[in-house]
Amino acid sequence: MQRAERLKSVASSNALELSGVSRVFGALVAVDNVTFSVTAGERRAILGSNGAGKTTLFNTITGDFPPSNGRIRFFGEDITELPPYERIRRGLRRTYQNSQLFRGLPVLDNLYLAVRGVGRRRMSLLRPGEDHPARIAARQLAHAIHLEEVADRPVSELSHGQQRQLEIGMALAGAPRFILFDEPAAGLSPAERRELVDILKALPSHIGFIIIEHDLAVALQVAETVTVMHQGRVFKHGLPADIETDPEVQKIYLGGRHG
Ligand SMILES: Nc1ncnc2c1ncn2[C@@H]1O[C@H](COP(=O)(O)OP(=O)(O)OP(=O)(O)O)[C@@H](O)[C@H]1O
Repeated sequence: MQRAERLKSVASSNALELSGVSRVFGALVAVDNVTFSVTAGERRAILGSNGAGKTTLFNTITGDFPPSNGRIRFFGEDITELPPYERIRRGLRRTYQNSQLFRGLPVLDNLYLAVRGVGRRRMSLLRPGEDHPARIAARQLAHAIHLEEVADRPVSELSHGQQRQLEIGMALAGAPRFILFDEPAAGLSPAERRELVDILKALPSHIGFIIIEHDLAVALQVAETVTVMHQGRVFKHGLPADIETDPEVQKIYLGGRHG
């Protein structure tokens, strides 16, 4: 990073700035000229019916599918052209709608691999002792996501809700500054949803996030601000209380929601 760019990044209070971001797939404009910013530490919900472009927007931010147009800044630095791993190194994390876990391995080993994966040191083939810093970090993560008691069980034996909690733990590995959660409450029971809300609310305050969520109750409990997307565009932006009672939002959101 150039000095001027670095200074700009220190001075910026925005974690994320999207300027005119679009993503096309052939003739389909999945994300259409999206502009918004999220301040450091802010918790934002993105709502929208199926196909509104929410996950595609995440993919442009992480670099999985870079934007066709527009610019993305992360803590002031233009990351539009950076490969995904460089964005991860800068503290950007995400979870996916589909599980990305190692099902045959214990919870703790999954977390350990996540910690090592985002670290800069080379992975050793030797099994680390329990006092290895990455093993200690993995245990701390298991605690943060309420999975301490099942830390030694293979992922395949966990409930769906526990697996989703583990995905959050994987995203917390290293030193995340901002996390993109893609429908973390999908398929969860009411009790599991409450646990998820507790976990998200207890995240350290400097970690901002965007949560894509179809469950309005979950989204509005954990978010401070809400962006509603419709047909690839930003349709509305506001505070949870205003968005919840907005008739236009209810119409498009409830009109196209699933589940
Ligand atoms: N890799 C891809 N190739 C082609 N079209 C895609 C691709 N990814 C997404 N799309 C299309 O882009 C549009 C937006 O999809 P996206 O998954 O971003 O919506 P979404 O708001 O996340 O929906 P959901 O709530 O169902 O996850 C959809 O029409 C989808 O079919």
